[in-house]
Amino acid sequence: MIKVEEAEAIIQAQARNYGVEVVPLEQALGRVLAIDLKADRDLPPFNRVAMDGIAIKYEAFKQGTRTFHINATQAAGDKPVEIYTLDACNEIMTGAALPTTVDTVIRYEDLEIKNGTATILTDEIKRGQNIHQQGKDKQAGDVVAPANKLIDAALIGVAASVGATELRVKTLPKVVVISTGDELVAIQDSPLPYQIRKSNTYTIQAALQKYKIEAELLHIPDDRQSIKQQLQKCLQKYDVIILSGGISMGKFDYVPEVLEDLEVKKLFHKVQQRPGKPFWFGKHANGVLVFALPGNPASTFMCLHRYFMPWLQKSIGLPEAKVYAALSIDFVFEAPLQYFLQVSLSINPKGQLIATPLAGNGSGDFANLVEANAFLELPAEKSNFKQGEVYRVWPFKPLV
Ligand SMILES: Nc1nc2c(c(=O)[nH]1)N[C@H]1C(S)=C(S)[C@@H](COP(=O)(O)OP(=O)(O)OC[C@H]3O[C@@H](n4cnc5c(N)ncnc54)[C@H](O)[C@@H]3O)O[C@H]1N2
Ligand code: MOO
Ligand SMILES: [Mg+2]
Repeated sequence: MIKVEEAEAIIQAQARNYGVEVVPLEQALGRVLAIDLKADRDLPPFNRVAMDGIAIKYEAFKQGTRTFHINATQAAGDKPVEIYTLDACNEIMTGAALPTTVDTVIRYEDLEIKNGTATILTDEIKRGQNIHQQGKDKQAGDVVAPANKLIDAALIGVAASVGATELRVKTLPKVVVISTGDELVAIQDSPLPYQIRKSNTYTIQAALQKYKIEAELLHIPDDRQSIKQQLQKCLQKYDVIILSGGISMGKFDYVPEVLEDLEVKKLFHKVQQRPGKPFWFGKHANGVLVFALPGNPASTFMCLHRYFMPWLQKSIGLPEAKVYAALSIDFVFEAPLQYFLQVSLSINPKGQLIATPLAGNGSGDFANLVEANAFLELPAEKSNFKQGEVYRVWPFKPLV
């Protein structure tokens, strides 16, 4: 049985670039930018007025002029109206392009406007004030968002401002999520007393939507022939197969042997961890990867977040994010397995990330995952974990 770190290294070594594709800007949220996005013009593209008021030449103020004749009123979006005398000003609005013949903006709060004139009521005026200088944020040609960034709302806005109607993004792998098990019924059905509803495939499908993967779902009964036929088809059609269930020691756990029959090379089976010990991972000669996750819902969930998600992040170019948290209380786990403790993360007033274990029913408590927001990874080498000790943590929900 291999260690968690070895399993992780084997999986991460299989990270693969699935290429690049173009999507409309409106569909790019959650995808990963594949190229450096550059400014098509300076940002801001002109000397942008930053306060509603008047624009003057500072020289006039310096020479003592306080009352200015209003030459024109310039709204945002108007072509700049030049001013050719020192005693004139333009009323000018936030967002307007500053005329080249003036250099200073005074806000309405510091003015009295009457009879076609504006009088400055303060002596606190600085040359160039209230102007957002052309190119101050970015120059034309500068990178406004680098490749390998997750596209969020802020990036969408920057892309729109540089005229990107489409974005080049990383192509996502084609994924199928398969449940196995004769005890499973469809969610709309009423299970018999000895049956349960399928849930793992829905969990996995939902988790993958974070990165916009639209996984297809499939169910296969615990029948060797059906498993073989269905998996054979999937090996031709998808880049990644995620299975749940059918991989442990049971008489009807056919998945590992069928995968090997189909020439999916086993890269490991069983990891020194709880939950999720029976995890199986392999690769077909055609490059298709198979993540066969243990069927217990909490194990499926943990393995998905601890192994599949980091593999996906690496494959689409996202940097690895390592997060650590301190245990809020002492905790004991005796078995020589890496323990993935369900915790609730919070930030204390000192700004430290604190992991509070959730009582629940241990690692297999699936319903508890609604309350938990992370797994704290407790090393297999230790049994007694003390309050304040810091361990790696795997958040699976936003903190706030
Ligand atoms: N003799 C041994 N038995 C078991 C061992 C072991 O080491 N020796 N390991 C246990 C561990 S740990 C786990 S985890 C499970 C893994 O079992 P499988 O991957 O073979 O999964 P199944 O047997 O098919 O199902 C296990 C459990 O999960 C439920 N399940 C499965 N699929 C779904 C689904 N899509 N939605 C909801 N629930 C699902 C299933 O009904 C079972 O209750 O093996 C232990 N046994
Ligand atoms: O993966 Mo298993 O029962 O440790 O849940
Ligand atoms: Mg089983």
